Amino acid sequence: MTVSKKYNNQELGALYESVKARDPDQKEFLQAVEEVFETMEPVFDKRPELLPVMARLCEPERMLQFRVAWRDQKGKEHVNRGYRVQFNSAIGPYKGGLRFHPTVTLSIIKFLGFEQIFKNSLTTLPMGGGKGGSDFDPKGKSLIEIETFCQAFMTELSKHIGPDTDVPAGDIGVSPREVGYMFGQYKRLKNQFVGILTGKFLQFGGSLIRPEATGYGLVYFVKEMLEDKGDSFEGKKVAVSGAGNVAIYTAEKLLEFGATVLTMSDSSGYVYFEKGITREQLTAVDTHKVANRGRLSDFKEGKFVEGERPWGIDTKYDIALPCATQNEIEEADAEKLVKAEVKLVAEGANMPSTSEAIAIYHKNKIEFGPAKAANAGGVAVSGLEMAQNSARLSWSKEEVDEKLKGIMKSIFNASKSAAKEYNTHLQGGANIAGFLKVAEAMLAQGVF
Ligand SMILES: NC(=O)C1=CN([C@@H]2O[C@H](COP(=O)(O)OP(=O)(O)OC[C@H]3O[C@@H](n4cnc5c(N)ncnc54)[C@H](O)[C@@H]3O)[C@@H](O)[C@H]2O)C=CC1
Ligand SMILES: O=C(O)CCC(=O)C(=O)O
Repeated sequence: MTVSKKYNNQELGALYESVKARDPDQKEFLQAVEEVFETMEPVFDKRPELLPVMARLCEPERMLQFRVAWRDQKGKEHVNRGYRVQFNSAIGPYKGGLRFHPTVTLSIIKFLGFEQIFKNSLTTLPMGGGKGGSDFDPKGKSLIEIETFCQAFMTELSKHIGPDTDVPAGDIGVSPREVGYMFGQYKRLKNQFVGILTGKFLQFGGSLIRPEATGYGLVYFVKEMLEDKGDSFEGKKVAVSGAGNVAIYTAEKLLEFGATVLTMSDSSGYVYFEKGITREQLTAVDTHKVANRGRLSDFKEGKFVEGERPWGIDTKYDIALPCATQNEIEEADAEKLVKAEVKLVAEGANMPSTSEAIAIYHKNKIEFGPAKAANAGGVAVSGLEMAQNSARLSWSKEEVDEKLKGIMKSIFNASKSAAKEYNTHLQGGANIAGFLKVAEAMLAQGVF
């Protein structure tokens, strides 16, 4: 038996080694598994019968990989790779977004799908875990090419999804526009108007507050973290990364709550707003990045710093909210957070902190809100969109926002109470609370 040195619990160490031996090259997936295992020793010490359940949970129920062939506007053929990993359906239909980005691999989709199992469980709603996407690069493509690609992608995906089977949504590179093209293609192929995707436009079954939900939910979660320590957002300086869906609505809610937002970023660098971004500037970033699909290097306001991440800004600040992509806070970045006297990190993006960075947060007593809990607001409102679609009605903005607030509060409370029971931090508590619900369901449903 090969046992990893990281674990005191020998069986858990052996399980990690066997997961690694199966897919030694899937480094992002292994990083996500390791992050969970490292926080869960107390659970398996107390309940060893759950170890075989974890072994099953690490292996997706089904993985689809398919060819997506399409023609550009000049008639040239292209071939991309499409994926859908249907990871776990113990507590509901597979649910999770689709990512269109050139860096997409099976390892990326598996890490995202694995995390989605725990996250969806925390939302309190009946959703299993899944994720999909393609290595298609939307950058520089015309609208017609994007529509053509989405139709080609859905032509295959439509054979494997359904409102009670698997309900995808957006992620990086997939906005309501792409969701709309895919929804139209599904309808054309199946002759059915059903809620097979969430994050739709309002006119055909989308939910109010879904576009805002991940960012708003993140800020509601941080509010819970602050209030738990008798603190608030008033006067807090916040560095935000990203300039897409999650980052924009995070910044919007932060301004509403009286915080100062110092930065926004993309892969070209970051913009530093020394006095804090104004509402007008935020609208301008949104138009420039989301509507016009521009780069921040061409943005006219604030101070642009090329090729850097925002964590090393030349000032002290209180909170860091990574909202762009995975592994955007590495060890050296985390050291910069310590130097800037940051007190709290909460993750809007999925797995934005490396394990070395997380170790630095814990060592320096930086409060840490992990992605599976902190960014669960998006998928939670997707769950509410599914409920509205099934009932064939739509709820008001206020109704959805109130439900979102309630869900983020309950995620915080569940994570905190598991952390207390197992004598660990909020990160561990979120993993444990998310896992236990799925594990009990898997036990009750028998081995398969
Ligand atoms: N949209 C949603 O509802 C949810 C998204 N997430 C996660 O949030 C993160 C952002 O997603 P969205 O805002 O939806 O995507 P998006 O496509 O709207 O925006 C992504 C942003 O990240 C930036 N970015 C991408 N790669 C980068 C890199 N290598 N370096 C620096 N910046 C980079 C892009 O320029 C863009 O500003 C992702 O990790 C995603 O998985 C998590 C939960 C739900
Ligand atoms: O709304 C959804 O189903 C997708 C959300 C998602 O992909 C995520 O939480 O990372």
